[in-house]
Amino acid sequence: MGVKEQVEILTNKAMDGSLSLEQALDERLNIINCSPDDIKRFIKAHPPASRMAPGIKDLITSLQARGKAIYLISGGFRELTLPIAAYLGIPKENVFANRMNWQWDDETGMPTRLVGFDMSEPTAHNQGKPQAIARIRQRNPYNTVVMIGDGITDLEAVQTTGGADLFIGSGVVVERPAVAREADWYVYDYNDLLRTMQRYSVAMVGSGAWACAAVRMIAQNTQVDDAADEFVDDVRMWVYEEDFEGKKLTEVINTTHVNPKYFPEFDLGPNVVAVPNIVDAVADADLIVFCAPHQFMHNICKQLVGKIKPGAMAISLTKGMRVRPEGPQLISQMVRRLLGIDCCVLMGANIATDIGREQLSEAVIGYDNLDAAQLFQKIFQRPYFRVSLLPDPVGAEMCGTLKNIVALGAGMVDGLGLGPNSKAAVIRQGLVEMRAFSKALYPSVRDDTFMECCGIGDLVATCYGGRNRLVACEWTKAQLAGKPRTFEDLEAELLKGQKLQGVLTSNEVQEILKMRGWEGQYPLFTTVNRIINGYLPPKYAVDFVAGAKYHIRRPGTEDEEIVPSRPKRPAGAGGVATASMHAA
Ligand SMILES: NC(=O)C1=CN([C@@H]2O[C@H](COP(=O)(O)OP(=O)(O)OC[C@H]3O[C@@H](n4cnc5c(N)ncnc54)[C@H](O)[C@@H]3O)[C@@H](O)[C@H]2O)C=CC1
Ligand SMILES: O=C(CO)COP(=O)(O)O
Repeated sequence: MGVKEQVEILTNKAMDGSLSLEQALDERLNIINCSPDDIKRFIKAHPPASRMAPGIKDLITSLQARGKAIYLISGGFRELTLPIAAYLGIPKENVFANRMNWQWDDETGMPTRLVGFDMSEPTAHNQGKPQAIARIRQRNPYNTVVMIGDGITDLEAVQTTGGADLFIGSGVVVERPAVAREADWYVYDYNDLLRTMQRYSVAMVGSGAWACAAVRMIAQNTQVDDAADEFVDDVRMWVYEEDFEGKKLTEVINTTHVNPKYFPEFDLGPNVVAVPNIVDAVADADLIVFCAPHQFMHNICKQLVGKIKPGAMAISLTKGMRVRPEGPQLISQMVRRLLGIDCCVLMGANIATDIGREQLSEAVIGYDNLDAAQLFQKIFQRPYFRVSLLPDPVGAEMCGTLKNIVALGAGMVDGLGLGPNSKAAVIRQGLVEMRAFSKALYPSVRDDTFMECCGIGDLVATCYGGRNRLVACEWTKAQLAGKPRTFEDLEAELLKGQKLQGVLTSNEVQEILKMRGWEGQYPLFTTVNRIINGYLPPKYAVDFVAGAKYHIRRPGTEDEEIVPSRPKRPAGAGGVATASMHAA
């Protein structure tokens, strides 16, 4: 009988429990009697790939992609187990196996002859596997440990206090009746385990430009079918139903895979399914992405109360906030409050059409719950869309919200025909006020967040290429030309159904500034607000310090009136600030 057969017999005896592990090891030592070179030759002749049970590598890859830690506990030898672990992507610190003790050559310092085994390894003894698991549990606070194996010593893992919580017996290579009888679950094909693992279903709530650019990336990611695939291919997208050229917009999207009204240039992908009923769109979703203009979000959330799958997680891409008598509320806070689910945010310099064109863009996921953030990162991350994780969700969302006010100021600078120096002054002051205001409302907000793509990055992108900038620019030009137009009118004409966030946000933020008596501390925010509400002419966009020095008087009427803070100086005509007031 050859060495292989003799070792196999011993291994089987240890695995079916008829020989103690210590005895089996001793006998194996006598049979193997190998040198380091013999081991190298064996590994070369039998590379790990040739020794794998079918389906095990895919199963491990898939579990790791779900964030599960994988350990390899073997009654075999470390020298032979480590190459297998490397092939399976299991870190060597997660391997428990017997260590060989070698005789060392005094001259060369090299190992020469096998002389025994390190009996301090848990795997050198019976009950070694539950002991190894107990060690793992001491070092890591795992809730659940599952043992998968085909031997009695694997089954022991679940029969001993402190060991595994569940044992899945494997008959993939060899079926051992005693193991099959006792296992919590017995499989003959690792793909059975793979198939029963949960896959996450994703829903998008919103169908505007950014919602479409985002769902396109998500659909590209969910469509990938490989061992690590964690997501259901189809992504359901709630579409605020409307007619488009005589047809329902949802029907057009489902037949052409394009949203011709809000994102006309781009194919969303065959796996995006437009759904007109919001409850149907999210009912089965594990991951819910909110991306609707902020003014609609309260009504959206109210419709979803009690309709969300238990355990679902959310992320908000919406930029904006809500102001209630009891104080401000960020959109993610509203989702959390009304729906009772975790909600991260994704914020960055993310102009939708540029992302549709697959130009490099960066975003952060601001999170409280790291597991949720990592899952969302997987559905957004693309080669052209770099997503990093930021443990400051409030800071990130405040940045995304407030930069829209600054972008209005930047648009005014453009409308005034001024150059980059003036715009830089507005951007710089805007960043200062964004940070100060965020920290004043939420002291936990981090300074560094403003240096991220959700801070300075988004601010620059929006002040140069955003819709708020565009509409404010045209609004300013119309004012200067003496043919004033309203923001609503320009929004409808220029954006064709897309929504501005900056004007509403400016009014919402100003309400807070007024309530708290902070207007003077935020000269740019205050001046922009006064300009868009017709109290100051657009030129104050670059003279915001002076613009904020006017204070508001309510002379017994509902109407606000701006007057210079130093009343003795001459004021311009009427209650509306003019160039002469600026001299005050
Ligand atoms: N467009 C962009 O480049 C970016 C937008 N964002 C933010 O994403 C959020 C969503 O913006 P977009 O997707 O661009 O939308 P959008 O402004 O392009 O389109 C407006 C959307 O609102 C929907 N709508 C109209 N009336 C509604 C109602 N009564 N109830 C519910 N929905 C209604 C429309 O159907 C449409 O889907 C906003 O907060 C925006 O600031 C963030 C980054 C980039
Ligand atoms: O938030 C944006 C880019 O990140 C888009 O801003 P606008 O709404 O001004 O286009």
